[in-house]
Amino acid sequence: MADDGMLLNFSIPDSGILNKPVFKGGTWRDRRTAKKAADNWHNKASGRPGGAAGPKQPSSANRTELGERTRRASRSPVHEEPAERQVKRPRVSGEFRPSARQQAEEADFRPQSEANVTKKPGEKQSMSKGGRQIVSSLFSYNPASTTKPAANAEVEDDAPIEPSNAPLTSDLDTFTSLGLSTPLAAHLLNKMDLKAPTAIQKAAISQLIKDDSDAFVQAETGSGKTLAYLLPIVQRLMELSTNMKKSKVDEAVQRNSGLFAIILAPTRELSKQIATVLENLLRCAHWLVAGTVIGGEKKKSEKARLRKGLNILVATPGRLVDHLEHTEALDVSNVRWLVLDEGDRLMELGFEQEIQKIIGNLNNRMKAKKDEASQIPGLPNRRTTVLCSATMKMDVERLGQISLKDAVHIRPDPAAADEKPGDNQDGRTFFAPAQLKQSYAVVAPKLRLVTLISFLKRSFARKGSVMKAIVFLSCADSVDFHFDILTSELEGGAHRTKEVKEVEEGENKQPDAIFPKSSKSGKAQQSDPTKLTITRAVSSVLSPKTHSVRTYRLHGSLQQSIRTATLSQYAKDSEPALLLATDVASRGLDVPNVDLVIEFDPAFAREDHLHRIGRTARAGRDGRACIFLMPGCEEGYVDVLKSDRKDSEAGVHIARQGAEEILKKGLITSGVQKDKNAYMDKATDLQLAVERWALASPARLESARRAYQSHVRAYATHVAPERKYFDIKQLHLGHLAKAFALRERPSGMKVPGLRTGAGRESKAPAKVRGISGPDQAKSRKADLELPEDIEAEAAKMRKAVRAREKFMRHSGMADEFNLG
Ligand SMILES: Nc1ncnc2c1ncn2[C@@H]1O[C@H](COP(=O)(O)OP(=O)(O)OP(=O)(O)O)[C@@H](O)[C@H]1O
Repeated sequence: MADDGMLLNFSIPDSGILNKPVFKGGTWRDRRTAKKAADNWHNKASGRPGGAAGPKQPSSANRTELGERTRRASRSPVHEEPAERQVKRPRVSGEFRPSARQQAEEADFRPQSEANVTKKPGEKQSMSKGGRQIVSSLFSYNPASTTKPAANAEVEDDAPIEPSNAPLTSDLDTFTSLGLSTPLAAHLLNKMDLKAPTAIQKAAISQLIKDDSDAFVQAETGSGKTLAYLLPIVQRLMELSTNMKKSKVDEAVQRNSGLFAIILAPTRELSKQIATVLENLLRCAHWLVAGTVIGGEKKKSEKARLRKGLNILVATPGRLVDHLEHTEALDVSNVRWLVLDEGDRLMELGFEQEIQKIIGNLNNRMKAKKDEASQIPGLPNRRTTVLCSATMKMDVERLGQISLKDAVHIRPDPAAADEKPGDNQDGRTFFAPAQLKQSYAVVAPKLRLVTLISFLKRSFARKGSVMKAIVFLSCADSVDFHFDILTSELEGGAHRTKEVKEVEEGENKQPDAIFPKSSKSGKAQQSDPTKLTITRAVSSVLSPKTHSVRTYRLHGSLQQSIRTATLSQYAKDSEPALLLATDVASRGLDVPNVDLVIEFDPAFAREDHLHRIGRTARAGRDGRACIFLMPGCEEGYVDVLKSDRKDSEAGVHIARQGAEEILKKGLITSGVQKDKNAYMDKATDLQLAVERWALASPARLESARRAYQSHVRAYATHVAPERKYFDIKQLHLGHLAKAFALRERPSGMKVPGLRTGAGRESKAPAKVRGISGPDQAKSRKADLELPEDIEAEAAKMRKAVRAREKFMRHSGMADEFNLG
């Protein structure tokens, strides 16, 4: 993306040389309003009497807003276009080419000295001294898109697609036909509403029930992998119990009969989710007892639980190692099933060492007890290890080497089962569910925020069309910033003052907070994200008149208890609900009825993207996913989206949406509009409201800046093969700032907690200083205070992120990129 056309808010010189604009067209009332406003502004800028601020300059915020307001006030159905207003606009392209009328309007209300500047494409922006652009309009200077919608998009969109992760429909495919006992199958049907197995369940259950071989289970998101390994274990333990009864060793298996199975998961959330499914399952075998050791509670309570006895244990690797080393009561000599769930994530988070320790410990204890006569008839002689992963990358192969011996590869499609971990290094064995409808929205950086809001407004407009949606963002700061915007009253006027007051007093304004009380003040919350206590609030911006939409936030910097409660409330919410989240919510989480996933910030790697969109379209249900891409190199990512689907070679259709279309649908709600550009006014109003909101308090402004900087730094950490699509050097930093409600240029930002980098010598952006070529890129980095060698810095950051993730995971905290 080029840098020219970056219109930002520069300070007006003390000399106040601006000429007054001439107002023509419109009704006399329009002209009077516009003239009055411009006079006021002119007086303020030049320090003349009559300007309330005297010699003080108006803030850039007020100037910009005034310019916008004045411009809109001058609009009229019959608008004359005087000759002197025919200013040629450079680099206006794509869907937002302003009409001649809009160009004239913009020219009208720019200072005269600038309005007379004619700029041709490719030409440097020449500006007369003192005459400077003051308004960054949403709809001009946006980069051109390189993609086009497919010709028969709508027809293809409605074509029914056979779900790829649904329960099987043949009468022959029942749980009993796979070897599960009648009571267990009846429990699945009557209590858990599960009528038939999915393809991966069919393959895994029939294998694991009859055989003690190790297994590598691989299937797409939402295909029921959890039950695929839990059901055979429960079935085998029920059989053990029957054996014991028959041989009159004991009544049946009881909690103190021994620990037979351990399930390891990478995060506490996932462990809890697995434990909940297991609990439901064990309601038909109440003598079997399951429990968790996942941290987040006192070790003493976990020890007490282990002492009382458990038959199945769900654990995180770090905590289990701790108990293996320090809890005598934990006897693992009878463990005959070990499951490593989300294997790729376990490796990514650096749990290799812990897993090695666990396996070594299990082997030693089993060996030590081998010679003793088993008290449990039917207990297998060897331990079965099951590794579950959606992907088959190198690190999964490594985990396989550590944990598996002569493993059987179990896949839903028996033809693909011959592939071995590592056979396909580019991860192309991992696909999105076939029924998931995917689209991409091409949105210029300046329009990102208003387009996101419009998209969500439209999605939640009719109650029931979307019940649950998830928006993925790149970092925790950005989640907090967007949460605050969506849960605030945006319009100016009466409540604006109230809002400011509340924030300044440290009160949090959300009307419907679920975790409202903490001794910490709102100010403390603002500066320390781990102190945040409010994670749910009604979104006044998104709620239509008929119903309310609740917004939730989730990221790794929140306290564990708050994360758990937030997730559980979101999952249970029976009203329309939106979750703003980082990648902490991307893996394995199973929230019912998620209809829509929006990747507002694209994932850092294709696998993460597939896990994110896999939160919808689960177990055969419908789902939609949309990714926001910026015009230019990001649009190349569409090829990656196409490869998400198994049938991609058949030319699968991925729908394209333009920002214009989204804005129209989301912002123009009442019937036919005479003015086809009415959506532009609405979008501008919305943008101004957001900017006003941010300017109303220093805390908000700081949060916007922090979000902006964290976002840009996160952008630098896309994986190497995908950096051609997400190239930080192509990022238009000035335009992007607008999507964070910032009116000021990025340079000189001081954000507490963030390192400052090189070059702060010049205050004017590169283009204005007449710098181009490599120097321009250099200068742009300096504008943002980014380091000179962004590539090296990005590599360093990626390494640090991994180390940080590992550290955070071990201490039970964040597990995603949380900058700042
Ligand atoms: N046989 C079945 N019939 C209907 N629904 C099922 C069946 N098995 C599992 N489900 C449901 O499918 C959903 C997804 O299951 P699960 O979380 O185990 O998927 P997964 O393959 O582990 O997904 P991910 O890779 O995203 O973790 C759950 O809500 C579960 O209740």
